[in-house]
Amino acid sequence: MNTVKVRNITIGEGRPKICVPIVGKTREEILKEAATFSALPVDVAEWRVDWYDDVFNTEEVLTTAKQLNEALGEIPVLFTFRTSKEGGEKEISPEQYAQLNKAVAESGYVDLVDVEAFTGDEIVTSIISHAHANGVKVIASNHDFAKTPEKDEIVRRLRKMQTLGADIPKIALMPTCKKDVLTLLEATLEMSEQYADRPIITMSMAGTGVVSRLTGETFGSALTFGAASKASAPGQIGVHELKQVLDIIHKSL
Ligand SMILES: O=C1C[C@@](O)(C(=O)O)C[C@@H](O)[C@@H]1O
Repeated sequence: MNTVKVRNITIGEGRPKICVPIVGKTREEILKEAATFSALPVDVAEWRVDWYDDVFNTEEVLTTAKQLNEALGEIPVLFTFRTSKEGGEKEISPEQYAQLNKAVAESGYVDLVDVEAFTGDEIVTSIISHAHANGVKVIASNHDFAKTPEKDEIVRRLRKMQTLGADIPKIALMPTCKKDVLTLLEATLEMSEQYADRPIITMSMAGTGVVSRLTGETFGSALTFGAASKASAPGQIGVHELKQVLDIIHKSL
């Protein structure tokens, strides 16, 4: 199993890494939030740029990315534009989406970018190769905020992301019943043991799915999202409690 190293953080070995989203609307809010991270158990910071008021002004995005990078010191930054069709705040054309991700990857201010895997293969592979050429790792992602597909379909999507060349395939699904959480966990185990040659990230959302955000080390998910001041998706718990549970499970294994 290959691991993915960003700065001092190795994703895919030991305790699942904790990623904390930043959902500020202004540069000031974003930097204020980032300033709190050094006192928290944060392995990776996710800048959810779809929340940012100036997201369609690339120059402003790059200036904020630079300042965010400085404010976070050694904490790696994951840059994510979550589109409204996958549960994010704003719509964006595929061309603009590619242009933004490429500009940010080139800037050197971020360590990882999130690319929605079903944006179209050509655009996805072009963003991935551009990121790689600039030393930036890629998380391919897929979200369904309404339901959980069958296990085989979940595995198929994760394998597709691997084929597209993403460093880390990720999927977040909403359970409509308790069984859906088991389906997500089964798919995670099958993917991580049988098909993945790299770390993967999975989660079942909302209260019913919380258990899946805690058990990554057991079933094969390498990173989990926790909240500092404001969650970016249903089911994220506070980082302190999250770390405690992850440490308990880590010690037992
Ligand atoms: O893809 C994900 C996962 C997520 O949706 C979650 O459920 O924790 C939160 C998002 O901020 C992130 O980009």
